[in-house]
Amino acid sequence: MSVFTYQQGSLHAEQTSLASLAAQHGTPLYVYSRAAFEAHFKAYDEALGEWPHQVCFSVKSNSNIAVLNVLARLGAGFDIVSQGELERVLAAGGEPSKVVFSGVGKMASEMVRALEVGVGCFNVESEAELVRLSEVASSLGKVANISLRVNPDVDAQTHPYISTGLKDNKFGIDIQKAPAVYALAATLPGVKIVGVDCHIGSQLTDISPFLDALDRVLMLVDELAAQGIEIEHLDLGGGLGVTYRAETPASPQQYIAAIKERLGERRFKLIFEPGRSISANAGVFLTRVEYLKLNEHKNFAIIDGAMNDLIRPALYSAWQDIKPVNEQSSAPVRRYDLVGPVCETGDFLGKDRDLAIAEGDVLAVMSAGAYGFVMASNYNTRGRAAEIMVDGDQAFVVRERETLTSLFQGESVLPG
Ligand SMILES: Cc1ncc(COP(=O)(O)O)c(C=O)c1O
Ligand SMILES: N[C@@H](CCCC[NH3+])C(=O)O
Repeated sequence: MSVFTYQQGSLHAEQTSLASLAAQHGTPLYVYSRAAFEAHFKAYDEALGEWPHQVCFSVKSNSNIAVLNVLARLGAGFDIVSQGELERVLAAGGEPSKVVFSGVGKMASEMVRALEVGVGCFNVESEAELVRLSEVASSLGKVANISLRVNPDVDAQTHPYISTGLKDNKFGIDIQKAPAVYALAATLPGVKIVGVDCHIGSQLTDISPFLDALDRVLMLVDELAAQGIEIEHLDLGGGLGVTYRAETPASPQQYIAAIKERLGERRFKLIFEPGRSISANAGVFLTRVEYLKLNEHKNFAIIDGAMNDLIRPALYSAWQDIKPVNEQSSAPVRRYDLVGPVCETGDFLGKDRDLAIAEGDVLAVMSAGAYGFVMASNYNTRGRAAEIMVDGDQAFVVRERETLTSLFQGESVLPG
């Protein structure tokens, strides 16, 4: 059930009116719900129940430290892909031993920091990275826990830009080659094999690709056992989809039940790295209508939010629902393209939407808690939006709006 509901015609996040947040903090504005983050995390954690597990929230989907802190308080682990994300997790009070470090291009300096703070596991994505990690760990007198991220070559049936488990994708180690790379790992002094990892893509609405990937991973685990290599955990990545429009993805409960069933008697510790399924429907993006530009063939609502704030529609032609925060309007219903002020034809947040809107109205772009603010840029020298976390009838600024002068801080002109 969504925490973003109309109450007396006014859209709320929990018990807080979005119109009042827009009035107080200005637009564009990201608004998150603590209750939604907690409920979505618990859906995984509770479905796993007594099964040994760790749910590692994928920090890339929403890295605000207030979000990470809310989840850390529930015992969440974190999936990170950079030192920057690691520092955020630490700043938010996350437990380093519950961190898995993913990513195809980890730098030696990032490995050093991760080893110093004691991250739980490195998900190694190539043989070259494995060798480097062993060297870095040995030079520090440490041993890094590792799993190899294998690429099982299954079609995740999602947008090609967010599919990662095909052998043409840059991610992971070809599952056919994995036994040899594990054999190499077993000889290296700076690493300890603890798991197998796989992540096949994002916004999966069907669970069969996950199960296909699991079958292939289990075949690998058997092969490794025959080689004398025992695995403690399986990391099945993230990727479970959400409803943006009419998609009907499996719930975390259904997904986990299917995985448990497929595992049968094999009681490996399970790690999951969900991002979108925890964060997407825990946030909205508020934007105000600046101008209406009416034409015979097409109407534009020019809004103050743009592709620099929320790039998913421009990048993937993604569809996100757009609702007026005040349901009642005397304006006529017209069909609009909702476009931002950025000088790009691709700068739109929605197309062909039937809305009763007037200048000054505030709109909520729904499902904006994942891959929203984190992908924002300063293109066209636009400051990034503020972020608010709602908790019941209270609202907290968890990131201030960027000031214009901060946008060219650190730049300088040539002398003379
Ligand atoms: C390695 C890894 N883990 C987890 C995630 C999180 O994926 P999602 O947000 O689809 O759950 C991603 C992003 O696709 C990823 O690349
Ligand atoms: N940024 C993408 C998802 C990328 C997943 C990262 N591995 C999106 O908005 O859908």
